[in-house]
Amino acid sequence: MPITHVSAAIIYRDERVLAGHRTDGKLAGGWEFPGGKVKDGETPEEALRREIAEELGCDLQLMWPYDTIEYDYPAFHLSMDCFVCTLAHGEEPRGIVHDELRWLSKAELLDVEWLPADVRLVRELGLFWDNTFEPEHL
Ligand SMILES: Nc1nc2c([nH]c(=O)n2[C@H]2C[C@H](O)[C@@H](COP(=O)(O)OP(=O)(O)OP(=O)(O)O)O2)c(=O)[nH]1
Repeated sequence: MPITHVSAAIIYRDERVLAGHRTDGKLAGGWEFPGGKVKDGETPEEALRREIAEELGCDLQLMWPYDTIEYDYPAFHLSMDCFVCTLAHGEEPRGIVHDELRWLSKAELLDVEWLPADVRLVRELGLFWDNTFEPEHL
């Protein structure tokens, strides 16, 4: 099975994380963390900064590794490096490839239909929310 390497950003601001409604491909209609495929020669971090500029029109400020998701879709294996990120000062995300963006609080995390690979990650994020987003880190 082919492996797809993806980097994704869990962007945190004001006690919320950003989710995008996907319009592309077979997985259209699901909600995801902004990001995309890592190209040859790129580190996951470089790929993510590029993708966030392309998809949201924004620069990231902080980013640190959170988890790597391994998930088997019917046609490919997804290996997705997820980073907790903050936006650079004054940046405001725009929906360039997503038809809707939502800032979700901890209580709203499961209000949207996440892509299958994301469901476990999002549940864990809810459980470990306070430790993950400790104010002294952000
Ligand atoms: N960005 C992102 N992709 C995810 C998540 N969960 C998940 O299963 N995926 C899958 C969907 C896609 O199959 C793949 C991401 O590929 P993509 O098509 O968005 O990548 P890309 O922006 O580089 O697109 P392209 O140039 O190939 O069109 O990862 C997630 O939370 N964020």
